[in-house]
Amino acid sequence: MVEEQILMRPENAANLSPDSVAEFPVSPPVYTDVVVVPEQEKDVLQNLISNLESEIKQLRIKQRTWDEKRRGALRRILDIKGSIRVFCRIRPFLLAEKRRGSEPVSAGSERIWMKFGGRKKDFEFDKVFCQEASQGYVFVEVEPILRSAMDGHNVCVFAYGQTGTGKTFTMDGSNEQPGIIPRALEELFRQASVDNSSSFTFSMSMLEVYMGNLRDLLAPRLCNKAYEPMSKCNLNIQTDPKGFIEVEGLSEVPISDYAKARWWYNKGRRFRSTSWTNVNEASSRSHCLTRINIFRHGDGLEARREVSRLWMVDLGGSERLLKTGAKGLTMDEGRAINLSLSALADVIAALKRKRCHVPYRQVFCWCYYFVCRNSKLTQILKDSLGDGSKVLMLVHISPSEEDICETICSLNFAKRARAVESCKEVPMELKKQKEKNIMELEEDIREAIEQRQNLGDQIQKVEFRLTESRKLFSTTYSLPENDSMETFTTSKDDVKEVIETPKASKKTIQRNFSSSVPRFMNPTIASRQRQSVSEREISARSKILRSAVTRNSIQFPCSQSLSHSDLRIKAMLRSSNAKSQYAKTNTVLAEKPKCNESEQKIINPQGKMITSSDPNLRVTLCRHRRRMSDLV
Ligand SMILES: Nc1ncnc2c1ncn2[C@@H]1O[C@H](COP(=O)(O)OP(=O)(O)OP(=O)(O)O)[C@@H](O)[C@H]1O
Repeated sequence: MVEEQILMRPENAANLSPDSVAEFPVSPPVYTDVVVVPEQEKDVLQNLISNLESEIKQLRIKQRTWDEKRRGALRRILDIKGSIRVFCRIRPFLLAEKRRGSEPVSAGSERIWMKFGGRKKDFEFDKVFCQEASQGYVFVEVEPILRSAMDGHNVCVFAYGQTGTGKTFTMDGSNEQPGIIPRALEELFRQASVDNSSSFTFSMSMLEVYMGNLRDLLAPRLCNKAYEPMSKCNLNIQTDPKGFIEVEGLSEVPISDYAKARWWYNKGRRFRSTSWTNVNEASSRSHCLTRINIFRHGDGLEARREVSRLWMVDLGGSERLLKTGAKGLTMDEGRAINLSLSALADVIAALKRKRCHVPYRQVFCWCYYFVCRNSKLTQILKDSLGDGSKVLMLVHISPSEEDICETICSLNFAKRARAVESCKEVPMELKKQKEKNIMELEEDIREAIEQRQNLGDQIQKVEFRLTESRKLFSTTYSLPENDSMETFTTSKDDVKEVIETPKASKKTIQRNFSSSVPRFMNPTIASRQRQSVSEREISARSKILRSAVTRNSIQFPCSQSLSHSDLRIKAMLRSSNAKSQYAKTNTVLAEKPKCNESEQKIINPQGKMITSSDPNLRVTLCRHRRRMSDLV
C-alpha cells in the first residue's frame, strides 16, 4: 500500500527512474485509500516511458563507442601484422603418393625448412599449417580478416599453389569438412546478427577467369548446361569515376541468409571448369572468384551506407606442363593460369614494396619476343588489393619429394609476396615488442566485446520494461481516449454507413476494374450469375440489419441482444470489419505463389532485375487471371 501511495503522488513522478519500472505493476493497480487523479497517473507512466526510451538511446551510444574501440584495436593489430599476410599449408600425403624415409619438408609454427640436393633452406611465414591442421583450425586464423571486411575494408583471400596441393580443399572443402568459403558465409551472417549497432545486407557474385576471359558462374542458363554459347562468357571490366572496378553485366544475387548463400555458392561452383590431369583428377582449369558485397547501414546517428568487398579466390594451380601431361586445350589452360599467376605475384610484390607503379593491367611474357598482355585477374581485383585493403595469401605445398621443384617455386612466390628475405632476421627485440603490442590490443578487443555484450543485456532488460510500460499505458488509457463516450453512442447513420459500404465499394471496384482490365477479363455469363446471387444475398442481409437498426438493437446468432448505446457494439463492429479485412489480406497472401523472391531475381550492375522463367510464375499468372474474372 505504501508503494502504491508513493507511486501515485505527482511529486514522485518526476523522480521516477527507469529502473523503478520493474516495481511498477503490469496490470492497473487497485487503489483504496489514495485519491488517484487519472491525469497525474498518466503523466507518471508517460515520464517513465520517455525515461526508458532515453536510457536505451544512451546505452546504444555506449555500445557504439565500444564497437569503435574494438574496430580500432583490430585495425591496429592488422597494421602491425601487415596488410598483406602470407600463410602456408602443407597437404597431407595422399594414398597414391610414395613416402620415403626422410621427408623433405618440415614445419614450425611460422617457418618451413626444405632439404634438397644436400642443402637446407628455410622460409618464414605469418603462419604455417602442418599436415594435420584441420579446416576449423585454418579458419580460426582467417576469421579476423573477415571481421575487418565487416568493418568496411576490402579483403582478398587467395589460395595459391601447385596443382593438386589442396587449394580447392582449403577454400571449398567437402560436406564433412567445409572450407573457408562456406565457413566465411556462415560467419558473416553470425557477425551481422550479433552486431546491433549497424545492420548488414549481403550480395554475391561468382566468376571465373578462364583462358583470359571472364565467365559469370551465376548467370541464368538453360537446362543447367555448363556453358551457354556466348552468354556472359567474355565480360568487360569497367572502372567508375570513383575508381571502383565493376564487371559489366556480372550477376549479383542478394543473399538474405546462410542457406540462400550456400545455395547460390553450390550453384556457381557446379559450373567451374575442371578437367583430369596426371596430377589431379579434378583439376581446376581457371581462377574461381567469389565476391561478397557487404552493405553496412549505420543506424540513428551514423545513418550512412558503406560498401566493402570480400573476395575469396581459388587460383588455378601453377603447373609444369610436362609433368601434368597436358596437351591441346588443357596445355593452353595451364599456360594461361601460369601467366596470370605471375602477374598477380608482380602486383603483390609491388604493393608490399610500396612501389608507386603497380602493374595491375599488364603482364610481360617471353615467347619469341616480349609481348604485352592484359591480366584480367589483377584488373578485377585492383580496388581490393591497394591501399586500405587486406590481403591474405594461403600458399599450398605438397610434402612429397617428387614435387620438390614446384614446392620451391611456390615458396619463392610466397617469399616475394612477403618481400622479406628469409636470411634477414627480424631483430628479436622488435619481434617481442610487436607481440606484446598485439597481446595488449587483443585484450582490448576482448574487453570491448565483453562490455558490448553487457550493454546488450542491459538494453534487452530496459526494452522489456519499456514494452510492458507501453502495454500498460495502452490498455489503461488508449482505448477510452480513442473511443470516448461520445463516439460510442452510435447513430443510425453510422450503422447505415457500415452496411452500405460494401455496395458502394463494389460499384467503385466495378467501375475502376472495367475501365482498367483487358477485354479477356470481362465478366462471363457464369460470373454475372454468381454476382447477381451474391448481390441478392447482400441486399437481404442489409435489410435485416436495417430493420434491426430501427428497433435499436441487433440480433446476434447466439441470441445475444445488445443495445446500440452499448459501448461494446462499436468495438465489435469495428473488430468484425477488421477481421474481414484481415481475412481478405490473408486470402490474397495465401494465393501468392510460393516462389522465393530472392532466388528469382538477379540484380545486374545497372540495377535491372532479371527474372528467371520459372514455371511457378506462369502458374501465378493463370491464378491471377482466374481471380480477377471471379471479381467481376
Ligand atoms: N588438407 C587436406 N586434407 C585432406 N585431403 C586433402 C587436403 N588437401 C588436399 N587434399 C586432397 O588432395 C586432392 C587434391 O586437392 P585439390 O583438388 O584441392 O587441389 P588443388 O590445389 O585445388 O588442385 P588444382 O589446382 O589442380 O585444382 C583432393 O583429393 C583433396 O581431397
